[in-house]
Amino acid sequence: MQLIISNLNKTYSNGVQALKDVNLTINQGMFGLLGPNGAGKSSLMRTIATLQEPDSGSILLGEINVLTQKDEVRKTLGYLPQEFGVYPKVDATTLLNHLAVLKGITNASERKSVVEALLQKTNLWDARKKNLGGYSGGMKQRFGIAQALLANPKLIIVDEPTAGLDPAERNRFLNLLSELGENTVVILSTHIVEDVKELCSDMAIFNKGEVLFKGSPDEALNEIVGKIWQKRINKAELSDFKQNFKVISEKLIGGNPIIHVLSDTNPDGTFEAVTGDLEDVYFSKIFANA
Ligand SMILES: Nc1ncnc2c1ncn2[C@@H]1O[C@H](COP(=O)(O)OP(=O)(O)OP(=O)(O)O)[C@@H](O)[C@H]1O
Repeated sequence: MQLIISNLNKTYSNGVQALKDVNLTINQGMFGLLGPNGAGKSSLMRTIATLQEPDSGSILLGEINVLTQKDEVRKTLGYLPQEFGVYPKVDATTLLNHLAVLKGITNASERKSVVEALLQKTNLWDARKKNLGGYSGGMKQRFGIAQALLANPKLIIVDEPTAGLDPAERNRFLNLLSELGENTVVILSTHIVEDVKELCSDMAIFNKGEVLFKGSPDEALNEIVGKIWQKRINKAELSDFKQNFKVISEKLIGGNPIIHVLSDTNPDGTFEAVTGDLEDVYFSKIFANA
């Protein structure tokens, strides 16, 4: 099953054009949608999840027309929204059981075994009787995945799931995502390049409502071979360098900036060639689209 998005457009009533002629074909497996805040990722995710309408365009999930067969999509969709609210005074088993009823798992013994299996899978078994209000950020996100997996979805959407998680919880969460079936379309929206690098076989870079790149992380890296140049400079020099060169990133190391410049040749002869990583691709694309 593939998800095919064609010529999708959306302008909000305040005039913000959040989606500009978006075309994407998303195969089974983990797909990373990478973009800065405000790029339009959530607008796209919510549209695919049947929660809002585009102005024009089409979305097909296999045979299903996502924009007109919303009930069909909802039956097969697992969605973890950016702001996942839980009822704080309810324990995990109770809420998951309740959500399972809403998902249409009406047989009580089947429901019990589905709920128990998901609590095990997401490593929440020991905390299953605890109220969700007492869960850490990572536990809440894992609960979010448990509810998204109810009823065996064929399409799973997770919108910026690792924001705010500490490194250990983030790893745990990413490991969980990586175990999701290969027979499922999983879309991971994030502004964290590492999330995509670690998990996704396919990706798109998104900015200002537009797709700037689509392909595999390796293809993305190929685009910048020989084009990333590094130099350690003084803070005072930064604005000059920014004026004269395409400074795509700056990192402070020991108080002084190390800059990366995008250029076909050594910018002023004093830079060092470096092997770019996915973050350089990301910043190059965003820089060119600024
Ligand atoms: N309901 C709305 N009404 C008006 N403008 C909106 C609405 N929702 C989003 N926008 C605007 O559309 C643009 C895209 O927002 P969106 O939330 O889709 O981006 P995003 O990539 O998910 O960013 P973030 O990571 O900040 O959520 C932004 O400029 C945002 O302010």
